Amino acid sequence: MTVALHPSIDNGLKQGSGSFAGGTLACKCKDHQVKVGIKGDVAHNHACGCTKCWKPQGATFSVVAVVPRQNVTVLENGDKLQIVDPSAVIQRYACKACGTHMYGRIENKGHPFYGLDFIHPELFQEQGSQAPQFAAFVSSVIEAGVKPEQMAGIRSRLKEIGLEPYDCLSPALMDAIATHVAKAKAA
Ligand SMILES: N[C@@H](CCC(=O)N[C@@H](CS)C(=O)NCC(=O)O)C(=O)O
Ligand SMILES: [Zn+2]
Ligand SMILES: [Zn+2]
Repeated sequence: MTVALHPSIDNGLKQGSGSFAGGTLACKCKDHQVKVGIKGDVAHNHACGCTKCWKPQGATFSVVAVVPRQNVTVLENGDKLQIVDPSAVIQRYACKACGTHMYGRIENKGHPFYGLDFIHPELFQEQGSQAPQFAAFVSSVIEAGVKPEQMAGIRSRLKEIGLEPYDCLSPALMDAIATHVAKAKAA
């Protein structure tokens, strides 16, 4: 049996159209859904194995991407949103009724990713947004209950579908973070 990673990638990656103009994210409530409008395509889409990112029922990984924060607008039922953990770096706004995380925002202006919001592209009502590019925080799935002996199978399945597994972020993003830190130190 193949390892279940996440329903949107378990049958292979669906490539983005390359011209996704944006769309609407909807929570999983049957009525009075929280809806969030996103302008333009997402960037740095990836699978995340950390315990803080929202996953649909049964998934081992989250699928999460970023968009500029000015491209994110709560359209409907925003009164159902609450911050999951106000002390976290990423303040994740979740639907109080169904638990779906609608967007995550960084308020620390000194953070390397300040200005970018984190969203889950599977919640788009429209098709065509950027496909996942890599897998991050892969070892962290152990913290959520995966057995260490399952990790070889998980990493090889990620590679099989085209997602290089990393135990933090991708080298490109880690370099971007370090560059930001180096510049902040030099200033
Ligand atoms: N091993 C930890 C890693 C958590 C972590 O550092 N997550 C990353 C990727 S989403 C992060 O940037 N977290 C900031 C935050 O959650 O606010 C876990 O699984 O809980
Ligand atoms: Zn909901
Ligand atoms: Zn995460």
